[in-house]
Amino acid sequence: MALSGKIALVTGASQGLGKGFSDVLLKNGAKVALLDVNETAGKNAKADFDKEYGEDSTIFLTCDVTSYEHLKVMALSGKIALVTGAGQGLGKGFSDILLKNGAKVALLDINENAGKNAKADFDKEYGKDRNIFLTCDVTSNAQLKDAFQKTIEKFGRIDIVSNNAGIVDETNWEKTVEVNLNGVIRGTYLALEHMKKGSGGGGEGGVIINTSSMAGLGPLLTSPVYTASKHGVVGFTRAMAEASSVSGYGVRINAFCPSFVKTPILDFMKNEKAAGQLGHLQHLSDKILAKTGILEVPVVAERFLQLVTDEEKNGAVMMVTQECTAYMNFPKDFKDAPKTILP
Ligand SMILES: NC(=O)C1=CN([C@@H]2O[C@H](COP(=O)(O)OP(=O)(O)OC[C@H]3O[C@@H](n4cnc5c(N)ncnc54)[C@H](O)[C@@H]3O)[C@@H](O)[C@H]2O)C=CC1
Ligand SMILES: CCCCCC(=O)/C=C/C=C\C=C\C=C\[C@@H](O)[C@@H](O)CCCC(=O)O
Repeated sequence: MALSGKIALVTGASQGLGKGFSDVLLKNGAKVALLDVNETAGKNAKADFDKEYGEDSTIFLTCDVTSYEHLKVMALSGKIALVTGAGQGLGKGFSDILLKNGAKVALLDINENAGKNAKADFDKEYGKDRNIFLTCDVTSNAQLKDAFQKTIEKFGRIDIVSNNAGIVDETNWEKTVEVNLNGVIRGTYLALEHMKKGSGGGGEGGVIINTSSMAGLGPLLTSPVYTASKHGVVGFTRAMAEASSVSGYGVRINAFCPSFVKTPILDFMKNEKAAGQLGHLQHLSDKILAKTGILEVPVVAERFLQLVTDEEKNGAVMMVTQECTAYMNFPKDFKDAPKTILP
């Protein structure tokens, strides 16, 4: 088996010569990523090879070779991702687009029901061996540590981490800080333990994307503690990105700042009880939403993927709104920062 342990990628692999090349590579011990623009033919070819060589010998990826972006992103095949808050909303959308582009994903969520439903959906779409669900509360160091460990045991490595789990609760505001900020800090430090190069821990580098929010760039007056937690994510991420670069970890760390997206978290804006002392301002939420509009998860997930795959981006803060997607430019030196000079 001259090719055992080797990984091959074949375009046009669903029929004809491409299927023949894939077959002889598999026969000689290689694992093969089957790429084809024809999804039906590709899934049929995978089914044939699953029978002959086993389910984990191939993956099928829908791919149009005329699209450079699409081909480049196929570079996720063989990559291992870990996503927190993956049971629904943006975390489920991020996991879906990572799976669609060839990665395997560890789905972490405190909500076991949502997590198991997400896994069932992904098993159907991408096959059972491409994801695992782990019940995990990001406010617990023990649970998060265990989830990282189980991911390594299952898939052997971690290349991509999305610290995404988040809540809005201005009444129990300590919990909001614990989940949104401390959970991201905990997830970043644990990710680095497994990913950083030269640590003796076998890390090979990678990328960490911390979900902040537009409320991490500007005040959301109805949710000041949520705003503070998201501003904290931006500041922590930018500092950690510099620390990672100077330390030679080989791990890129970026912040992701979407505006309002159609997910269950928006129910907060109708929940006066969760608004704490500022319940009287909840009526402003409709005005804010009317002004900003509401994005759809798949649109935001495409932007997330851009931030994952752009090897040039470290310490980047990507803003995603209805009007535009942009990288925030922060002054390199305080003297350059826009300010109002006092008399
Ligand atoms: N939907 C929106 O308008 C925007 C959301 N965001 C942020 O995006 C991230 C995802 O939020 P959405 O998907 O919108 O909300 P969502 O409420 O639909 O999903 C959040 C997920 O995180 C999980 N989660 C909550 N606490 C957890 C904990 N302690 N440990 C593990 N998992 C936990 C929930 O079970 C849920 O599955 C959050 O950080 C949120 O702040 C940022 C900007 C806009
Ligand atoms: C409170 C529930 C929100 C949970 C989801 C979330 O994070 C949504 C954030 C969306 C937008 C936040 C925007 C903040 C804007 C402020 O900085 C505002 O003051 C900026 C006004 C800009 C303008 O006038 O165009």
